[in-house]
Amino acid sequence: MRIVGLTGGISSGKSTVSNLFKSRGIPVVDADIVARNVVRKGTGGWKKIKKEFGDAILLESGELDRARLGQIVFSDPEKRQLLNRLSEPGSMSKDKTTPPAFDFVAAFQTLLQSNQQIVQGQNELMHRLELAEGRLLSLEQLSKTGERHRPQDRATGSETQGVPRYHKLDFPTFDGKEDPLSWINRCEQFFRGQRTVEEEKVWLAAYHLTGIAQQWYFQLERDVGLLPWVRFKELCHLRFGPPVRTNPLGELMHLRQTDSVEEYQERFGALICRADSVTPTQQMHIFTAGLSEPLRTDVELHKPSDLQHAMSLARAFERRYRTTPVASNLPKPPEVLAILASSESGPEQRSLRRLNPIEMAERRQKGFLLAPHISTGILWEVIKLWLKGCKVIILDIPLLFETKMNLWTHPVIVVWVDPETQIQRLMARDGISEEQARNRIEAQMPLDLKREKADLVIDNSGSLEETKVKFDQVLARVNSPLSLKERTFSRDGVLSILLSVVVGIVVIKKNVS
Ligand SMILES: CC(C)(COP(=O)(O)OP(=O)(O)OC[C@H]1O[C@@H](n2cnc3c(N)ncnc32)[C@H](O)[C@@H]1O)[C@@H](O)C(=O)NCCC(=O)NCCS
Ligand SMILES: Nc1ncnc2c1ncn2[C@@H]1O[C@H](COP(=O)(O)OP(=O)(O)OP(=O)(O)O)[C@@H](O)[C@H]1O
Repeated sequence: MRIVGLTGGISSGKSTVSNLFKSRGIPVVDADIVARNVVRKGTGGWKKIKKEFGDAILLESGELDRARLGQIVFSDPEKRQLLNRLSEPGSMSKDKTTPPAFDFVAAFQTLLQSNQQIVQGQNELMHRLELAEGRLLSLEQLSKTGERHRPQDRATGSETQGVPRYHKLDFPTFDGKEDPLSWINRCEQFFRGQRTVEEEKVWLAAYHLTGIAQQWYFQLERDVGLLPWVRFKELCHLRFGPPVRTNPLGELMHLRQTDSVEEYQERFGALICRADSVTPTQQMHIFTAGLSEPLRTDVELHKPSDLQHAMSLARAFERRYRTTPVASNLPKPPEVLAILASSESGPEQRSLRRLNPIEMAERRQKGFLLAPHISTGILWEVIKLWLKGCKVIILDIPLLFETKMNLWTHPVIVVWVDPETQIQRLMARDGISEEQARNRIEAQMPLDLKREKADLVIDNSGSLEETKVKFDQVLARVNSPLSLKERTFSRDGVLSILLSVVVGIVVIKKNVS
């Protein structure tokens, strides 16, 4: 069975798209509906919410006043976290009316991890066999020729002394948690140093992927087969790199120091790598222009010779301001005040730095723990559809990524909409103010980040007719023939495996007797 994930931002058009799926006969499990059922009057979830938020969030009928609760939790992050936490296993355990829910998400994730470990183990075994083979080959060559022969290293194409050369070097690993730019640069250094042949590059790099990056490549190879190194790099940048930059030079020109020099240097460095046409002198000028005052003037007065010089001057002046308050009658600009404040307020404050969008999203999503009973509810819906023999189903889960439920699903479709349209539609649909709409949007992982993580994207910024055209393209992918794994895990696949096992046992028993 193929379990397709459907997600997006609030009011981006998930229900609109899921209705299109339903109209084409594909069943949809709607997490919002499941979530509503687990807080119906009298349920364990309802009691817990009532206890924490009081009777003010109940209607006269005793049912939850969802609009009221929505107002509270979407305007107060702490209250929202409280609501999300209400669903954690510990928080429900004292509630005798609700049977403790089995955490299927955790169980499923453990299963996935074991699978990954097996694949990793297999890769490692293959790698060791290759190394052993390389050694045997070279020993054979030595014994045959009696001289120090240098066989071609299988993996790198380089000349080695007996053992493949890459065995001695540390090939960098990549876990998908940061921009892959520097990892890819290091891989290329390795390839150059080892004169690795083209067809071995992806194999070597992929072998050194771990965590979600390894999982990404596993799926990629399964879906599109082996790739050339150039394509692998492109896809790796698209998947793990910062949002696609159509105008890196423009972004560079607008970059400003808002925190420490070190943090500004990091952002500058990430952008400069992608802006190819900037000369070294221009780099130095652009960097200096983006510094906050008075650092900018100080650095300019020292006429730095190049970018490295400008960076080191900026750090030196920043250090001086940290230790000696600015000796000037001019009002201190907020950036410098922030720097000074951070130096005055204890070590833990000083180590604070601006989080990048991914870190911010990760921090935000820490609060999201999809209720075990919501996930159990979703799982039951999936089981029912599986028992019916459905081949393809859609899981419409607004917080799919935040709750890591995307591990269950493939492909993941993100319904994207441009920010302005999203706000307008949300205000119109729910009759709320712009501020309330923004609060709701900010309660979730940024939609652009979700789009980055998607396998398929439906841009719903235009008319419904335009969305339907895009939907049809996505539908073709969703309805493509099932892979072997998907067929195996379908009801019919499992039944035929069971049948083969039973027949096998009967035949063996007969033969034995
Ligand atoms: C806060 C509540 C009462 C508001 O109810 P309301 O009927 O106004 O909205 P509804 O449930 O239809 O949700 C609308 C959208 O809000 C967003 N949303 C819902 N809960 C959350 C949340 N905890 N954090 C961020 N966004 C959320 C989703 O995009 C959802 O599609 C309700 O959303 C709720 O109980 N949420 C907690 C349960 C949950 O996490 N649901 C999401 C399932 S994945
Ligand atoms: N292409 C479109 N053109 C015009 N209006 C649209 C379009 N797509 C959706 N809408 C409207 O935008 C609003 C939000 O759409 P929808 O309810 O499908 O979003 P959603 O992602 O399911 O929202 P939620 O996260 O709250 O569940 C609805 O009022 C819907 O009618």
